Amino acid sequence: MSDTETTTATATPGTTGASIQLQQVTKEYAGQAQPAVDHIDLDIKAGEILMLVGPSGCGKTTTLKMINRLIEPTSGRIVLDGEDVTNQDADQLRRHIGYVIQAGGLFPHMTVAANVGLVPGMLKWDKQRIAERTDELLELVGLEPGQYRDRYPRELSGGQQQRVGVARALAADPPVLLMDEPFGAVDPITRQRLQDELLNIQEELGKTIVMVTHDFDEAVKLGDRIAILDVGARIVQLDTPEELLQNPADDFVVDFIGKGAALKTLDLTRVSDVPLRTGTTARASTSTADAVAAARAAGDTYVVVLDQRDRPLRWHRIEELEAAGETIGSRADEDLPTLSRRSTLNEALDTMLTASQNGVIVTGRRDAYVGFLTIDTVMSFMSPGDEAGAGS
Ligand SMILES: Nc1ncnc2c1ncn2[C@@H]1O[C@H](COP(=O)(O)OP(=O)(O)OP(=O)(O)O)[C@@H](O)[C@H]1O
Repeated sequence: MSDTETTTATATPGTTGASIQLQQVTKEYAGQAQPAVDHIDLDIKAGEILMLVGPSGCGKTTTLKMINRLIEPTSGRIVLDGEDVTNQDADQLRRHIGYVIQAGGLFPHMTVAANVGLVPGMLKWDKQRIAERTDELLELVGLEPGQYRDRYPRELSGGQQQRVGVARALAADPPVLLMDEPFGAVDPITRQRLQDELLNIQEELGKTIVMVTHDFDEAVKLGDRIAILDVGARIVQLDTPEELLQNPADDFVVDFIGKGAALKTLDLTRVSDVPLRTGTTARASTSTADAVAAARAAGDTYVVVLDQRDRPLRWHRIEELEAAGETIGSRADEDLPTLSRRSTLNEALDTMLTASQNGVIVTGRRDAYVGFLTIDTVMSFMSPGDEAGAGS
């Protein structure tokens, strides 16, 4: 009986990120009167998602790219997990830091698998290990490996390309992920899904993520903390989303947050933070009578029909189900209002209003059914009975 460690060879789950410190880091571009980044001090905690926001040209991208030295700092120190990497070989450093840009930044002449396997290849992993890792990552980002691994980037949608970009950045299991407006080029619905997936992945992997975004709502949704920068990457406020919204440091922050800060607090509550109802579920191809009896016994008026992998297909009133035949069909309702448990209450409300339904189905990992959320629950969070926190 060998008493080996419990972690397996693929030791990915539970990996934690590295801390990052920028100490008095400055970047002066030739021919520019002012430094693009002027003596920034930034302490990023291991395992957190830190969002960099601020007006155009304030130095967000320059700050980000100095962390993996795609841009060389003019002066200052960069410390990764306690180690000064300011003078470390930049190529070496970049293999330990995943980097994701808009539209994935994929190589167009390489297949999805070749793109994802790029860094492991450079690290001289053997072919079998690279292939296994590639499939594992495609699964993680929600792309069926058999269907997607041999495609070329042009054969993918924008959202799928972005997913491959995330998979590629994670390939060698780096402790740090830098993301520069990763979801800037996709439509709002796809963006919401990609954000939700990133949060799911982060829950599993615990990386340190630094992300640049133009979208303050995105910063509120994804960030453990948000740094609001002004010209020269001067940090105006660095705080949790809650603190920023409730106690903005000055007028610059107030202007930046914009109107509707009160409504944005609905962005702070996730579907997973509120009570969901499980309701009665039944699998397709099982007995209608059993499902109806179970719903009646539980006092439910609806039954949610699931496929073999627990993904929701549609929902039915009991009476509709009874009228539909002896066994439950496997048809999927394409208009079924569905959300991830990572979504915000704002998004939940939007989905219900768009679908003209007073409830929405909630899914978790790999799109499996978790429960449903009703509009009453959302409303109760919009006007809580107690006034706790209202006077701050
Ligand atoms: N290669 C370069 N040479 C000279 N100046 C540069 C260079 N790259 C960026 N700058 C300048 O440095 C400043 C910061 O640029 P940076 O791209 O970091 O800003 P940003 O906040 O990411 O902007 P945006 O939100 O518009 O992407 C800007 O004034 C920009 O014009």
